[in-house]
Amino acid sequence: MVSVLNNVLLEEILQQVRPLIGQGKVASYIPALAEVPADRLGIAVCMLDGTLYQAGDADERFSIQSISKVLSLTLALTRYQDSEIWQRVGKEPSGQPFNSLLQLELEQGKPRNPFINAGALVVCDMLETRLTAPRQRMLELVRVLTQQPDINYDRHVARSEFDHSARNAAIAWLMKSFGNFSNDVQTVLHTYFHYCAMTMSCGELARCFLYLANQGRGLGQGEPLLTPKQARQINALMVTSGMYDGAGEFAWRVGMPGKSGVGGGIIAIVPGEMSIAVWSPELDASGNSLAGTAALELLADRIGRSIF
Ligand SMILES: NC(=O)CC[C@H](N)C(=O)O
Repeated sequence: MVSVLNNVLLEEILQQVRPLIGQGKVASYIPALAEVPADRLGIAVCMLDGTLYQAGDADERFSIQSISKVLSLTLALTRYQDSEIWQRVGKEPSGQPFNSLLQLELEQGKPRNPFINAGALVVCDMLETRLTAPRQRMLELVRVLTQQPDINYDRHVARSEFDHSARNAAIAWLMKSFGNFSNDVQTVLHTYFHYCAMTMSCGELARCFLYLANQGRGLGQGEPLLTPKQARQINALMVTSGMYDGAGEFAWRVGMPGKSGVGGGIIAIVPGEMSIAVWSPELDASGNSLAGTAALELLADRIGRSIF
């Protein structure tokens, strides 16, 4: 039987998945992320009219990490012709870990999609070219979408990423060797790490990404951020590539466009209805939140929603 969506249902879902805490691993390759308590668990759902349901630690901010890759692509779509973007980055699932260099060498420095590190770095390179202040511009966008003027970067996390940036730097330099990277590598890494180090709560994330459920129109925005077609295309990319090499499993279990980050957050979209955010810092082998995925699976079952 299909349940009514409300705070009580979300609370029940969290209770059911809480025993999974302890079975995953908090990301430790970015030391600052390993400092986050592993028992945090939150969920928030934002309906098209802005109504917000939430439970658990849904008001606590955390590092959004790769969820920011959706926002950087969104910004790029507002500054570039679609064709300019897709000649530098592909639209295919990678089937590889998010920070892999393997395909990049085989495929002449063109990343498979904008949601793996290589693809997001190319997108950040493009933003560096056309925006005078890409870090400030991102904050402005997110503050408008969430209506929270104090959203910011966690400089401690950004610093920690910068201090352990060998792999991302290698990815950027490899792309430069193929002519697919225009700006100074350090400068672009700096922007990329700041984007990843943005902190938001589940409630803020659910509100922020409502534009993907609402044909490109953000909460309380007069002008749409994206066209309905662009919003649909981002959702498609999230289905095929939002969860890296776990995309197939996520489509199977949850059945919604989703995007994860190694901070333990996941956003998921039910087009035309709602945007969802979950947070639990422990990750599965693909780097996706373990209890977060389970919570989304339960929610999809309980409210009877899936895009398939
Ligand atoms: N999957 C992720 O969230 C990875 C983001 C992380 N900042 C990195 O570049 O490795």
